[in-house]
Amino acid sequence: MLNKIIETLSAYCSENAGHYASLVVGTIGALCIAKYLWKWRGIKEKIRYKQGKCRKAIQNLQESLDKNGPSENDVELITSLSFEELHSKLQKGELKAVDVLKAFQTKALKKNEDLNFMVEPITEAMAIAVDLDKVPPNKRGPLHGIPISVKENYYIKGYDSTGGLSNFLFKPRSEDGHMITVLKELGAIPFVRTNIPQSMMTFECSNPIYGTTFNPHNLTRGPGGSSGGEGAILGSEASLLGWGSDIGGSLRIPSHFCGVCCLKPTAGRLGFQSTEELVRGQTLVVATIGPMARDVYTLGKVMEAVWSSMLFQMDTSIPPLPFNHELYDSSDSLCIGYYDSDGYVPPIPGVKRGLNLAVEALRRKGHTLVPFEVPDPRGMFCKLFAGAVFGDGGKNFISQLSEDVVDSSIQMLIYAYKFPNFLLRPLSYIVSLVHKDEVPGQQMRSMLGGESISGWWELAHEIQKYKLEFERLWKEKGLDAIVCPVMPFVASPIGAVKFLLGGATYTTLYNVLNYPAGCVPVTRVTAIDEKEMENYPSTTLTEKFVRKYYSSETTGLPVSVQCVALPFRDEMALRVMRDLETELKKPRRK
Ligand SMILES: CCCCCC/C=C\CCCCCCCC(=O)NCCO
Repeated sequence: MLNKIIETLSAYCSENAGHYASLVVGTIGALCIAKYLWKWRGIKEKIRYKQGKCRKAIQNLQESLDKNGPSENDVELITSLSFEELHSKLQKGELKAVDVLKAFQTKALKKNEDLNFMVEPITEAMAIAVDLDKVPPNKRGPLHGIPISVKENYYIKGYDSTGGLSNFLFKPRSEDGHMITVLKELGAIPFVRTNIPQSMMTFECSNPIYGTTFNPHNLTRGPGGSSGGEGAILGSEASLLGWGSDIGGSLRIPSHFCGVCCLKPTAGRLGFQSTEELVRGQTLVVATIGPMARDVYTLGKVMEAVWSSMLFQMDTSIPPLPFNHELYDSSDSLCIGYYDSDGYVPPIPGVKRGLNLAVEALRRKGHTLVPFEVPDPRGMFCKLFAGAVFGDGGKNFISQLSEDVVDSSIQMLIYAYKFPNFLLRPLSYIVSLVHKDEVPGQQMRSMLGGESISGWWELAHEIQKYKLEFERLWKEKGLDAIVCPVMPFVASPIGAVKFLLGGATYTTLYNVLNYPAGCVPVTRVTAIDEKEMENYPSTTLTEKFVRKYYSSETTGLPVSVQCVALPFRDEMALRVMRDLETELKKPRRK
C-alpha cells in the first residue's frame, strides 16, 4: 500500500517537476528581492532619520539664538578677532566664553545656509562655556573659551563618527577621544561637527547622509577634503580653530582650496586614538590628526598647548616631545629646497606664481633657496601610496559600502572593486592607453591588493627604500625644509574631483614619507593667471581635465604652498610657515 502511494506521488512529481522547480526558484528569487528591498528601505530610512535629527538640532540652536543671541554687530566684532586678540580678551575676562560661543554659533548657522559645512551643532557646548566663565583668571587654560570646530570622524561622547557611511550611524561613542579630551581640558569648546566625503578617501566633500559642502570663495566649487567642512567653516570665518585628519592630503587640500592654514604633523606625534579611520590595521602609510586655523600663530599656540604631559600620559605610544621652541623661535637663516612641479601633473599658472612668491618672500627673509627634484613621483603615488592605502584589494571598502547608498564621487571605485580581478588587470592597461598615462592603470593594479605576505613585505621594503633615497637627496642639498605647491590646481568644480585624483601626488608624498607639512595661503588666482591657461599642456587625460576646469571661473580662488620638514621637526615646518606669513603680510614698495 505504502509502495503504491510513493509510486503515485513520484509519478505525479516527475510529471510536474519543471513546474515545481520554477515555483521554488521563483519563490526564492522573490524572497531575495524582497529582502534586498527591505534592507535598502531600512538604509534609506536610517539616513532620513539621521538627517531629520541633524536638521532639528540646527533648528533648535537657531531658535535659541533668535531669542537670546548676540546682535549682528557683536557677531562680526567677535568673529573677526584674531586668535591672539580673542585669547587675550577671554583670559582677561573682557569677553565671556558664553558670548564668544554664541557669536560663533550665530555666524556658523548663517554661513551654513549657503555652504552646508555643518553636520550638527554640539549641544553640550553651552554648558561647557557657562562652566568656563566661572573659572578664575589665574586658573584659565591656554585655550580658555576658544570655540573649536571638529571634523565628523572625531570621537565625541554621544555622537556617531560615520565618515559618511550609514553603517556607522546610531553607534554613538561612549567617551570622548584623546584629542577632544585634551582640548577640553585646555579650555577649548567643541561647538560644531563638520562634513566629510563618503569614506574620507577623496577630496570631494559629499556624502549621502549630510550632502555636499560648497567652497566659501565660489559656490560652484568644492572646499576639498576630506576635512572639507573644516575648510569651509574656517574659510568663511565662522570658526577660527578647527581639527581635521590627513592620510593623503585631507588637512592640506581643504586648507589650500579655502585659503586657511594647517599643520599635518608627523604621524604618531598626536597618537591614533582620536578619530574613526576607515582604513584599519594598515601601518605603512597612516593617518594623522591636525589643526586648521586662519593664521600660523594660532597653529603654533595650539600645538604648544597640545604637546603636553597630559597627552603623553593619556597615550604612551606618543613620543613625549614637548613643543620645540629652539626650532620654532630661532631666527637662524635656513636652507630651503623648492619645486613648482613634482614632475607629474604640471601646476596651473596661479599655483606656479604662488610658489614663486613664496620663494621670493623666504629669500627676502634671509633664507637660501635651492631647487629640489622629487624622485619618481609616479611610482610613489601609484605603487607606494595606492599599494599601501588601497592594498587590501578593496575588501575594506566593499565591506563598508556594499550595502550603502554610494556617493557618485566614489561610485567608480566601487564598480572597479566589484569587477572580477582577471578582467580588471587587462582593463587597467586600456585605462592607461585612454589616459595616455601609465599612472591610472598602475594605480588600479596596485589597488587589486597584495597576493601574499611576501608581497606586502616587499611593498614595505619599497617604501623604506624610497624614504632613504628621499632623505639622501635632502641631506645632499643640506636642507632644513622644503616649500612646494599643495596641489597643481586650486578649488575644483563640484563633481570634478574623480577626474583630478592625479593631483594628489603633491600631498600623498609627505604621507608616504611621514614628513610634517603645513599650508599657508600666499595669493589668489588672477585674471592673467587664468589667461595663461592657454599654454597649459593637454597630453594626458588628467591634463585635459585640468585645462577644462581651470581655464575659466577661477579668478579669486586662494592659492597656498606647503612647508615641509624632516620627521619630528614639526616646529621647523611651522617656523618656515610663520616666516612666510609675516614676510607676505609686510607692505612692499612697488
Ligand atoms: C575613493 C576614491 C579613491 C580613488 C583612489 C585615488 C587615489 C588617490 C587619491 C588620494 C586623494 C587624497 C585623499 C585624501 C584622503 C585623506 O587624507 N583622508 C583622511 C582620512 O583621515
